[in-house]
Amino acid sequence: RRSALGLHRNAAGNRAGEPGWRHACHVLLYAPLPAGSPPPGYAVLMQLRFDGRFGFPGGLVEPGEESLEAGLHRELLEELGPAAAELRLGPGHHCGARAWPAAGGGSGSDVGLVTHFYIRRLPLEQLVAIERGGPRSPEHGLEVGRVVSGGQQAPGEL
Ligand SMILES: O=c1[nH]cnc2c1ncn2[C@H]1C[C@H](O)[C@@H](COP(=O)(O)OP(=O)(O)O)O1
Repeated sequence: RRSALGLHRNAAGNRAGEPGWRHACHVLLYAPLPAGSPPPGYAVLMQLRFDGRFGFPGGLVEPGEESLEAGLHRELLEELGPAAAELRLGPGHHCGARAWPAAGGGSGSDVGLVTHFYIRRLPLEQLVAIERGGPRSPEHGLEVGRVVSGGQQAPGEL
Protein backbone atom coordinates (compact mmCIF):
# COMPACT_ATOMS: atom_id res chain seq x y z
CA ARG A 1 0.00 0.00 0.00
CA ARG A 2 1.53 3.30 -1.08
CA SER A 3 0.72 6.63 0.56
CA ALA A 4 0.95 10.10 -0.92
CA LEU A 5 4.43 10.42 0.62
CA GLY A 6 5.84 7.46 -1.28
CA LEU A 7 5.71 5.31 1.84
CA HIS A 8 4.21 1.89 1.83
CA ARG A 9 3.64 -0.75 4.45
CA ASN A 10 3.90 -4.47 3.97
CA ALA A 11 2.07 -6.92 6.20
CA ALA A 12 4.72 -6.43 8.91
CA GLY A 13 4.31 -2.65 8.84
CA ASN A 14 7.77 -2.13 7.32
CA ARG A 15 8.01 1.37 5.90
CA ALA A 16 11.79 1.59 5.54
CA GLY A 17 12.44 -0.46 2.41
CA GLU A 18 10.68 1.53 -0.28
CA PRO A 19 12.75 1.58 -3.49
CA GLY A 20 13.33 5.03 -4.93
CA TRP A 21 13.13 6.76 -1.56
CA ARG A 22 15.33 7.17 1.48
CA HIS A 23 13.97 8.07 4.86
CA ALA A 24 15.43 10.25 7.60
CA CYS A 25 13.95 10.37 11.11
CA HIS A 26 14.65 13.04 13.72
CA VAL A 27 13.11 13.61 17.14
CA LEU A 28 12.35 16.54 19.38
CA LEU A 29 12.86 15.41 22.98
CA TYR A 30 11.59 17.88 25.54
CA ALA A 31 10.80 18.11 29.25
CA PRO A 32 8.81 20.53 31.38
CA LEU A 33 10.96 22.70 33.67
CA PRO A 34 10.00 23.21 37.33
CA ALA A 35 7.13 25.57 38.12
CA GLY A 36 8.23 29.19 38.07
CA SER A 37 10.82 28.69 35.34
CA PRO A 38 10.89 31.47 32.76
CA PRO A 39 9.00 30.98 29.50
CA PRO A 40 8.74 28.76 27.55
CA GLY A 41 9.08 26.51 30.60
CA TYR A 42 10.54 23.58 28.68
CA ALA A 43 14.00 22.20 28.02
CA VAL A 44 14.52 20.97 24.43
CA LEU A 45 17.35 18.65 23.49
CA MET A 46 19.36 19.64 20.44
CA GLN A 47 22.80 18.81 19.13
CA LEU A 48 25.60 20.75 17.55
CA ARG A 49 26.30 18.85 14.35
CA PHE A 50 29.62 18.22 12.65
CA ASP A 51 28.67 20.82 10.02
CA GLY A 52 28.36 23.56 12.68
CA ARG A 53 24.54 23.64 12.65
CA PHE A 54 22.16 22.87 15.47
CA GLY A 55 19.75 20.04 14.72
CA PHE A 56 17.62 17.37 16.28
CA PRO A 57 19.07 13.92 16.91
CA GLY A 58 18.36 11.22 14.33
CA GLY A 59 19.44 10.50 10.78
CA LEU A 60 19.03 8.32 7.75
CA VAL A 61 17.26 4.97 8.04
CA GLU A 62 19.38 2.22 6.50
CA PRO A 63 17.85 0.06 3.75
CA GLY A 64 16.63 -3.18 5.28
CA GLU A 65 16.00 -1.80 8.75
CA GLU A 66 12.88 -3.25 10.26
CA SER A 67 11.00 0.03 10.58
CA LEU A 68 11.47 3.78 10.64
CA GLU A 69 11.55 3.66 14.42
CA ALA A 70 14.24 0.93 14.40
CA GLY A 71 16.44 3.19 12.27
CA LEU A 72 15.73 6.16 14.52
CA HIS A 73 16.53 4.10 17.63
CA ARG A 74 19.92 3.06 16.13
CA GLU A 75 20.73 6.68 15.27
CA LEU A 76 19.82 7.82 18.78
CA LEU A 77 22.10 5.22 20.36
CA GLU A 78 24.92 6.37 18.06
CA GLU A 79 24.39 10.09 18.64
CA LEU A 80 23.15 10.25 22.25
CA GLY A 81 24.73 7.18 23.80
CA PRO A 82 23.43 4.47 26.14
CA ALA A 83 20.97 6.78 27.95
CA ALA A 84 18.91 6.76 24.75
CA ALA A 85 18.32 3.01 25.08
CA GLU A 86 15.35 3.68 27.37
CA LEU A 87 13.57 5.79 24.77
CA ARG A 88 10.60 3.88 23.43
CA LEU A 89 9.73 5.68 20.25
CA GLY A 90 6.87 4.26 18.24
CA PRO A 91 4.52 5.30 15.44
CA GLY A 92 2.46 7.20 18.05
CA HIS A 93 5.31 9.71 18.41
CA HIS A 94 5.45 10.36 14.63
CA CYS A 95 4.02 13.82 14.09
CA GLY A 96 4.70 14.58 10.45
CA ALA A 97 6.68 13.91 7.30
CA ARG A 98 7.69 15.74 4.18
CA ALA A 99 8.76 14.24 0.86
CA TRP A 100 11.61 15.76 -1.12
CA PRO A 101 11.52 14.20 -4.62
CA ALA A 102 14.80 13.38 -6.34
CA ALA A 103 16.10 16.26 -8.42
CA GLY A 104 16.57 14.04 -11.46
CA GLY A 105 13.32 12.10 -11.21
CA GLY A 106 14.50 9.17 -9.11
CA SER A 107 16.47 6.97 -11.51
CA GLY A 108 19.46 4.89 -10.44
CA SER A 109 21.11 6.14 -7.27
CA ASP A 110 19.21 9.44 -7.54
CA VAL A 111 16.50 8.90 -4.92
CA GLY A 112 14.07 11.11 -3.05
CA LEU A 113 14.19 11.78 0.67
CA VAL A 114 11.31 11.62 3.12
CA THR A 115 12.05 13.45 6.37
CA HIS A 116 10.03 12.25 9.36
CA PHE A 117 9.67 14.13 12.61
CA TYR A 118 8.90 12.64 16.00
CA ILE A 119 8.14 14.36 19.30
CA ARG A 120 8.53 12.78 22.74
CA ARG A 121 7.97 14.37 26.16
CA LEU A 122 10.25 13.08 28.92
CA PRO A 123 10.70 13.72 32.64
CA LEU A 124 13.37 16.39 33.16
CA GLU A 125 15.64 13.89 34.96
CA GLN A 126 15.67 11.63 31.89
CA LEU A 127 16.37 14.51 29.50
CA VAL A 128 19.25 15.70 31.68
CA ALA A 129 20.63 12.14 31.90
CA ILE A 130 20.65 11.95 28.09
CA GLU A 131 22.35 15.36 27.87
CA ARG A 132 24.99 14.37 30.42
CA GLY A 133 25.60 11.07 28.62
CA GLY A 134 26.35 12.79 25.31
CA PRO A 135 30.15 12.57 25.69
CA ARG A 136 29.83 8.75 25.98
CA SER A 137 28.09 8.38 22.62
CA PRO A 138 29.96 6.69 19.74
CA GLU A 139 29.49 9.78 17.56
CA HIS A 140 30.67 12.31 20.16
CA GLY A 141 33.37 14.45 18.56
CA LEU A 142 32.55 13.00 15.15
CA GLU A 143 29.04 13.56 13.74
CA VAL A 144 27.97 15.25 16.98
CA GLY A 145 29.91 18.03 18.66
CA ARG A 146 27.68 18.59 21.70
CA VAL A 147 24.25 17.64 23.00
CA VAL A 148 22.46 20.45 24.83
CA SER A 149 19.01 20.88 26.34
CA GLY A 150 19.24 23.68 28.91
CA GLY A 151 17.75 21.30 31.46
CA GLN A 152 20.94 21.22 33.51
CA GLN A 153 20.42 24.91 34.32
CA ALA A 154 16.95 24.28 35.76
CA PRO A 155 16.34 25.60 39.29
CA GLY A 156 17.55 22.93 41.69
CA GLU A 157 20.17 21.73 39.27
CA LEU A 158 22.56 24.63 39.79
O1 LIG B 1 16.70 18.36 12.53
C1 LIG B 1 16.28 17.98 11.41
N1 LIG B 1 14.97 18.04 11.09
C2 LIG B 1 14.48 17.63 9.89
N2 LIG B 1 15.26 17.12 8.92
C3 LIG B 1 16.57 17.05 9.17
C4 LIG B 1 17.14 17.45 10.41
N3 LIG B 1 18.49 17.23 10.35
C5 LIG B 1 18.73 16.72 9.14
N4 LIG B 1 17.60 16.61 8.42
C6 LIG B 1 17.47 16.06 7.05
C7 LIG B 1 18.47 16.65 6.09
C8 LIG B 1 19.53 15.57 5.94
O2 LIG B 1 19.96 15.48 4.60
C9 LIG B 1 18.81 14.28 6.29
C10 LIG B 1 19.72 13.31 6.97
O3 LIG B 1 19.99 13.81 8.27
P1 LIG B 1 21.41 13.58 9.02
O4 LIG B 1 21.15 13.84 10.47
O5 LIG B 1 22.45 14.43 8.38
O6 LIG B 1 21.68 12.03 8.75
P2 LIG B 1 22.94 11.09 9.09
O7 LIG B 1 23.30 11.34 10.53
O8 LIG B 1 24.03 11.47 8.13
O9 LIG B 1 22.44 9.69 8.87
O10 LIG B 1 17.72 14.64 7.12
